[in-house]
Amino acid sequence: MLVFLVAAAHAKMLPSEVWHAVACGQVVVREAFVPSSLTDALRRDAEVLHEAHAFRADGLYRTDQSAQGFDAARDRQTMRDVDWRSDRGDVDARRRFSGLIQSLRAEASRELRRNFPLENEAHELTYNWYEAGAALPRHLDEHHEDLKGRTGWALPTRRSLTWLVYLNDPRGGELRCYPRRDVRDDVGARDGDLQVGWHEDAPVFLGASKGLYTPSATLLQRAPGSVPELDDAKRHLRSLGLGFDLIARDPDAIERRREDAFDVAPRPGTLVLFDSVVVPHEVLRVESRRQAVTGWFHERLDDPLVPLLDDDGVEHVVQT
Ligand SMILES: O=C(O)CCC(=O)C(=O)O
Ligand SMILES: [Fe+2]
Repeated sequence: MLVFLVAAAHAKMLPSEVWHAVACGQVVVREAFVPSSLTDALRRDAEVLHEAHAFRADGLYRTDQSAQGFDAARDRQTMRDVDWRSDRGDVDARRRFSGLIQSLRAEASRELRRNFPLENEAHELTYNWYEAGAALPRHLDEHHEDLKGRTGWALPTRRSLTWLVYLNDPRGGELRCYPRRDVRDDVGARDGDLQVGWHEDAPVFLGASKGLYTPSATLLQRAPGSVPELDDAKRHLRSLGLGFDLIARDPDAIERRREDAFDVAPRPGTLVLFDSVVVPHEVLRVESRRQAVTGWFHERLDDPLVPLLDDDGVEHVVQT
């Protein structure tokens, strides 16, 4: 009995191969990850809160939202963290789900060796809602701080790992993912430097002192203090015969021949996991209402050694 309890305390939610695939930029799909009793409760909760006008238009479909009115037929709607933690609706179902996701976050931090602080601020959690006719164009969930303008480095954390859990069974609305094929290295971030592109099959990172580099080579030195003009860098590297697919600004500029596109059918309880920086994805046109819970685990920007609590409450140190 004691042996069983010890084993249970260390049972993993996902096997190591799954975490390895995520680290290499693949998309992981786990059916029936969340029990139907919980997805049913969350779906009902989302419906009650939607009825109570807790959702907001959250497009991406058109970038200049301020200049345009909300169009339920084309814009996705979300209910973000603040409302998620409110005392309205089915608080118990949301608390149970948060517990599950918190355990996943602790396991992800250990397995990916990413520095996920466990406070609420370092985590985003939303209800995600599409009416028939809505879609979400191809995009990436996170970008290098240098490319976000003046506010780029303002926050202490960045999105690191995207997770999605579907709550119903809509017609259409597949998640189309474009993971890079034949990747053997860890992607996304390296020693705190974020990935901005690909050189052949290798991830290209942009570092404050190291410039543009792959795990095995420097591609371009960076002048101290300068914000790199990545389009210029791309042209320069191409003129030297060095391929550089820039993912940071325009996911459409990526060479599609190196991608393996595939669709995930949203089904209740299915979990999808992928790196937030390197996997372009889109939601195809939805033909009947589509409901999901989605979020991002954040990693710390600039603090390589931070003590974390794992899900057994044991303090340990994660080295990035
Ligand atoms: O709803 C989905 O399946 C994906 C949502 C998404 O890509 C996002 O919110 O960034
Ligand atoms: Fe996304």
